Amino acid sequence: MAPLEKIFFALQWILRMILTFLKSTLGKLIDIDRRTDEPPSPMGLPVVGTLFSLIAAGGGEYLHLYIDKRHKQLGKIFKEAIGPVDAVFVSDPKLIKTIYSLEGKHPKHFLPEPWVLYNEKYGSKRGLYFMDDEEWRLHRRILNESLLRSDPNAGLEDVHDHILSKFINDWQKHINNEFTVDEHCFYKLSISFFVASMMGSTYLDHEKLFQEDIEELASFIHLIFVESCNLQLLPAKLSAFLNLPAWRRFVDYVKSALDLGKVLTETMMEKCDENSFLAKLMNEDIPKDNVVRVVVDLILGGSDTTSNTIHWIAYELGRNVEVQNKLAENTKNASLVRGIVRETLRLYPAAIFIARSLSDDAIIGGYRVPAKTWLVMSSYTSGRNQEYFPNPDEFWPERWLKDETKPSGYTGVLDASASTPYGMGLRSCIGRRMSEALMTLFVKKIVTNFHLVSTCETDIILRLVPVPKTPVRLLLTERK
Ligand code: HEM
Repeated sequence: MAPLEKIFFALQWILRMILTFLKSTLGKLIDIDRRTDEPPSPMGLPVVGTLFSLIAAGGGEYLHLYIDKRHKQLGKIFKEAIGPVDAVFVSDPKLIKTIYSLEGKHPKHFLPEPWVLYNEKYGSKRGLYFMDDEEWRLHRRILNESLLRSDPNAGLEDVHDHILSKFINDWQKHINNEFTVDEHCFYKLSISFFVASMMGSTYLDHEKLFQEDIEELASFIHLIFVESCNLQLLPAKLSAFLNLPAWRRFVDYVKSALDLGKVLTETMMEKCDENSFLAKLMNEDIPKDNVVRVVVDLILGGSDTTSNTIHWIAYELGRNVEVQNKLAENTKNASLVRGIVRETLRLYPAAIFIARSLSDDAIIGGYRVPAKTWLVMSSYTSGRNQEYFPNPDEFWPERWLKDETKPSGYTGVLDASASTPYGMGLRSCIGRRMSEALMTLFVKKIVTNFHLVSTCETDIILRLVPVPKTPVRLLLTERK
């Protein structure tokens, strides 16, 4: 053996001895020597887990990138304790389906901590998203019937067209100017659209009556959203205990939004069309208070998700002028419109993480997952994986055009189930048809009226939902 080889061999041997020593002594503390039947996990410290790694990676605003990187390091399923909570992250569509198949009759999902604390402290009873067990099942069954099995938008084409035309009129003032998009306008649009969808065509007769409340509610919902993000930095209980300004503002805005939402809903109930969703809901065998709770939370829950997705649609259309032009040639091209919406939701899923806690122990991907562990489905990672979507970071709406010769059924998609922005299973999004109707109409109207150019590039930061890191700026010109 040459001297150099001898040294190399000796070094290898010493290194192996050190590793064996570390495994046997530190392993228990920092999880190097993990159990083979548990998902792989990164090294972490007791109590705080890998919290410092997340902070070093930029904090909660970059959680999607942090988890994406972990998936690349450790695979499509891994376990990580960020802070005191152990969670198993999953980005494989087959494993995601397994999780949904095990969710049981009363699926349990993750609720934002500040909201849960607010509800507890102030005895606030909330809508579907916050319900559990039999109460949830009863209300979900009723809402499934009128919001998913039948079309809540049917017969409301004129009302919806009117609301979108008003939005377009507002944007006319920006023609030939470069401007910063203010997300407030999308909140106002979404709330008006959902209020009209729920109360029916009589909305038009009473529009003026609602306008002020909608305007104010849009501001409160937006402010709640901003404060919820501020509260992400500390445990909500600590913020409440210290009575921090962010917690006080959050409480004020939530109270104001719930009070105003209640007033608005009661007026909607009085003035609604007899064939509307709301009239049907009032005829169900549930107390009036529950109707109010459910409707207020539909308005609150639907606004952040839909407004922010519309924001991304405007941004991506502005970056993809050829897509706009193609659609402008034929705005009846329904598959292209659908493709634009689906592609936006693939790249910017409003629910970047969807979580379930199972009531029994389970085997997921060959690994043992104890009951009550948070199973977190990483929509951002699965939606941007090139195994499922060729050129995954490209905005390519035509990839969603149907092609029966392809195994996935789509032109540029290898596995469509890797992007399920509305979730799956019994607790999937109840507002899907309403939000799709709005986003579809938004795409058509905006392209019919304007030629948009995004003048700045931006990226995602996570503030409960993905939002632009820097303001979206658009240059609008009139489309001839
Ligand atoms: C772009 C728009 C939207 C997206 C991407 C979206 C996404 C989702 C997802 C992924 C879930 C499932 C959460 C889970 O499984 O834990 C969900 C649930 C829910 N969504 Fe949406 N949503 C959108 C719009 C809306 C709208 C417009 C409304 C109301 C009008 C709404 C109301 C709800 C409610 C109440 C739930 C809870 C359902 C339950 O617990 O049974 N969403 N949404």
